[in-house]
Amino acid sequence: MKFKRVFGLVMDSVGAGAAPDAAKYGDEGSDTLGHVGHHFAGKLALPNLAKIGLSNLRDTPIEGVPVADNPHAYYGKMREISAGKDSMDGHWEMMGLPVRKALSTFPNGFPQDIIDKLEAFSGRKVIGNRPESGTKIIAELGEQQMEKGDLIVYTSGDSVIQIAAHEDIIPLDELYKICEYARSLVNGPEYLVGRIIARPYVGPDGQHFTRTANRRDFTLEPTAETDMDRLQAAGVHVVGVGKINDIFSGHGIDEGYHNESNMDGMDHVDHVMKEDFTGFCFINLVDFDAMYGHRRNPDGFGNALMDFDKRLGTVLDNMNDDDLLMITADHGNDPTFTGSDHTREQVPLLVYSPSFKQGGSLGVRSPFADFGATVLDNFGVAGNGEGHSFLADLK
Ligand SMILES: O=P(O)(O)O[C@H]1O[C@H](CO)[C@@H](O)[C@H]1O
Ligand SMILES: [Mn+2]
Ligand SMILES: [Mn+2]
Repeated sequence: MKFKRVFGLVMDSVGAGAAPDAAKYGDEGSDTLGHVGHHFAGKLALPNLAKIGLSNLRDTPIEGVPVADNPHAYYGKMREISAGKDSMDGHWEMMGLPVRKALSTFPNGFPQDIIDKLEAFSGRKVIGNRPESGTKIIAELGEQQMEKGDLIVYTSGDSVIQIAAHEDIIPLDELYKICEYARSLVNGPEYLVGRIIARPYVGPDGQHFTRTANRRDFTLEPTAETDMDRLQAAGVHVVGVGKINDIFSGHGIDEGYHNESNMDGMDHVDHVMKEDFTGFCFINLVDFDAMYGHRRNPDGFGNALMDFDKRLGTVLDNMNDDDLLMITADHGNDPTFTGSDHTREQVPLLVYSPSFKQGGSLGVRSPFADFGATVLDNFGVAGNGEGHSFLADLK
């Protein structure tokens, strides 16, 4: 074992520029970090991310983020091989389970048989039934939902069924039961859907509806063992912070924390860093994605990056010599791009330990499974052959 504790941190949706296969997804020219930097015109202050090579990993530096002269960190990019570009595909691939066959998506809405079953089970009428931004669809249909007690059912470019309802009209328990039922309809073979998402909201009317932290994701169970399971089975302590628990349906996780926000997530990281353990802590910070990427809000996105960077400074200061930190992302979500979906991008890879004597480029890694393979290698745990460890490159 080289490092006693490994912290893997996913900045959800912080892409590093269009992937070579971006055109297949209609995402040519997307570049989350580059375009946020451009939007801030030199004022995107990310000193800590810069120090560990955030601009070094790019062909063109991010505006306002200097290329570090001599970073005592390793930097590169990762390229996804999974068919989809959502969180589940990205995280599963990092943990040795690429999703090679595309899951079901519904660009024209859900088929009638699914809608009929949902209506029969719930005794409620389904409205919406199309791909749409979640905040837009509740602004449009929320009042009708409240009047009639309907279910707003919608999707996106991802493999998701999302069900929105006002918390005062459909109690959370009931909404979750309907989602569980929806989950049971799409576990294959006809439809295989990544996630069912309960989207409760509150507020008086369409101008003032807000979604609550009672969102719940009902994720497809991992279709095979992941590196999380392998680590746990080998007796390595595995901690999940944020969406990690949902994404792996709790598999391979010994200790889990739910995040209310990115800053709450960083509180959890600070807390876990104070614990004495030998193991892997896998963290997801979702605000970049849910609050700013899908909302196409580059101001909010950049501010969230700067807030994160400040907290990262504390983490870097608090790390022990035998700690390893690996920062990456699961996909892009360029807030200056058309639409409201994720963007097919390469993702940053930043690797730091206070014990490094040098630093340098890790190049372009593919698949994302190199990430998990490195964690397994560190703890001497055998993998499934997906991905190549870069542990030996870290000096
Ligand atoms: O527009 P909202 O409801 O935030 O939905 C977004 O969030 C979903 C899950 O992260 C994505 O599939 C995307 O559709
Ligand atoms: Mn994501
Ligand atoms: Mn998303």
